[in-house]
Amino acid sequence: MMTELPTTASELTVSGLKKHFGQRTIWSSLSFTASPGSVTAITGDSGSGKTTLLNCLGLLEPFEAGTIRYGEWQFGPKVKAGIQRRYLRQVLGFLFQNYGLIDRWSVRRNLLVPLQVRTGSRQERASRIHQVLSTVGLAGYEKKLVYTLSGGEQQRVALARLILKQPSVILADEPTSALDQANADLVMRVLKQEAEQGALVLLATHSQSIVDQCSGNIHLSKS
Ligand SMILES: Nc1ncnc2c1ncn2[C@@H]1O[C@H](COP(=O)(O)OP(=O)(O)OP(=O)(O)O)[C@@H](O)[C@H]1O
Repeated sequence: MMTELPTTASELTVSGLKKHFGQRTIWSSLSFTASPGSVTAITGDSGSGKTTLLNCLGLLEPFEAGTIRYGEWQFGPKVKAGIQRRYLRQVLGFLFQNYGLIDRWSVRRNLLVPLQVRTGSRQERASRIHQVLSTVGLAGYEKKLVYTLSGGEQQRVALARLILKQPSVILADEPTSALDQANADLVMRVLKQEAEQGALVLLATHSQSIVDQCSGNIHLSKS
């Protein structure tokens, strides 16, 4: 029986995951465990399935066999839409290259989304948004429309949203690849801080210097 209570930190256990696209098998039996507090790099050649794995873990992409377990949550190839929505809302946070922001909304409106489920006055929410925008180097950006921002600025709004949501499981797809060094450092600092606060971070990357900053590594081989 699934509860609506906040999810406490748990291990993420993936067992026997199988994924194919048409005739091509991406993995036939992928298994691993990731612990709360860890930042795990997902590495492998281009086409080895790093993005596909993050999509499967985020229940954005179906898989053919295996299970994904996180605390009380357990998913096989068939996931009910209602449970998927609750898992997305209560557990997951994404840092993907298309950012997942609503372009035509202001920065403030985008950032109010993760705050809506929390209590607090209008003033408290405004102050929290102000604070988090300062953290990501975007102080005063509340009223700007997202589509008017650069790619790097949008990425930092997505980072601010992640900080506000405080998800238990963070899935990041090459989160630093399009950024300058200062912003790449900021992203890694935030992801490590989230992990220190109990989140579990899985991060696809081609960069050895990012791998060196992670606590573990899942290496995918091209089949
Ligand atoms: N929707 C899809 N339909 C068919 N094939 C797909 C689809 N999505 C991905 N693939 C294939 O699955 C394989 C893995 O793709 P994926 O994007 O996960 O690799 P990756 O390791 O993230 O690559 P890169 O490092 O280049 O980003 C590739 O061969 C890709 O062409």
